[in-house]
Amino acid sequence: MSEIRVEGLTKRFNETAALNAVSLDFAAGSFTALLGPSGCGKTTMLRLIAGFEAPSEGRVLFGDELMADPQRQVPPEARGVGVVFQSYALWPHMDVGENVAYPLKARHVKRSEIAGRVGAVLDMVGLNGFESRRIEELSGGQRQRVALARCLVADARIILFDEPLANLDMHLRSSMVDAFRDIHRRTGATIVYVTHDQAEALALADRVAIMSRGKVLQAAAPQEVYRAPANAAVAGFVGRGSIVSGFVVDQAAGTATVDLAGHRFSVRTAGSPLGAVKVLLRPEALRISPEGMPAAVLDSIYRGPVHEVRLALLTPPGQGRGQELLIDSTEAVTAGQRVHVSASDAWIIPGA
Ligand SMILES: Nc1ncnc2c1ncn2[C@@H]1O[C@H](COP(=O)(O)OP(=O)(O)OP(=O)(O)O)[C@@H](O)[C@H]1O
Repeated sequence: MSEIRVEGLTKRFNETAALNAVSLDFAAGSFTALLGPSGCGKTTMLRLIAGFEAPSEGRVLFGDELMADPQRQVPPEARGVGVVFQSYALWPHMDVGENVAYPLKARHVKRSEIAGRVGAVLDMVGLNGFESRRIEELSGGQRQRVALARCLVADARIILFDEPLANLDMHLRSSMVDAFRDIHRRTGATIVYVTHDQAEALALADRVAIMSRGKVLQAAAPQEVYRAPANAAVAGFVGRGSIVSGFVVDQAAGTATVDLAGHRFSVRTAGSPLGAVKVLLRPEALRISPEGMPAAVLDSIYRGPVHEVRLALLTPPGQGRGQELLIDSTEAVTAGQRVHVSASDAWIIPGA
């Protein structure tokens, strides 16, 4: 069952549509990342679900219950939604325990029950025994954990995150990614998570919704968004890779034979007609091999276990400029060197 449903949701600020007729279901217990460049409408979608903004058109439903349409809005505090922001929004004059207990006190939960619940959620976020610490004594990561605990203590079925890790350094971000995964597993809450960090989105979510200019371009499992992007914009936004022009010469269910620079290989496809296509080649699916497409090395950068190599495909004379490929090579190569490249996987970008 879908716990959250947005239908034809549009939000206009003056003339611009920050969100443009978006329909999306969020299944109960799912973890959806809203991913996209700055200004694409991620936060607006989250704020409409939370109830901080009203729709210009369309509706927001929780289960079968209408939360918002242009005429009627259930106020945020009556939606039973937990929200965690990038700015932790903690009360500096209260200690950790008081901050976390606040939502329970506001609901007049019994004192005897509060201490136990606060202890349990602090334990969950790795801040066991931090009850009487002052907020100003905490690091950024610890503050974000307190904000998370305060959200969790209320036992909300729906939790919304707005770039919760944006203020943290790289190292802390990865430890918090583990904390979020753990929280999702333990609570089974329906989570919507806004980020512009694709690594975070792919690591955390069971579904990634790629947004651009107020629209959802694709909403699918992380592996699908990465392996089978719905269009060139998604392919360009998620992961590294090269998009090259090829030619479909043969076609079967789910695969096609593509001619690229005079070399033929098998490519995954959602069903592409014969003729010119754009093919996505991921760096890890390409390798330097004794046979394959002839290419010249343009440059090579060592990136830890692999060399990231930029190549130009060598096309027969008169057939245009060599197309560029990015490949992760275990073999060191030098600029100007002639090599051959083979592809173990590729994808025809629909409609490109
Ligand atoms: N209160 C507002 N008044 C006017 N315009 C707004 C308002 N809120 C958002 N917008 C505009 O709507 C568009 C979408 O904004 P939104 O904050 O949803 O994007 P975002 O994808 O979350 O971006 P970021 O990653 O930078 O937070 C932007 O063009 C923004 O300028």
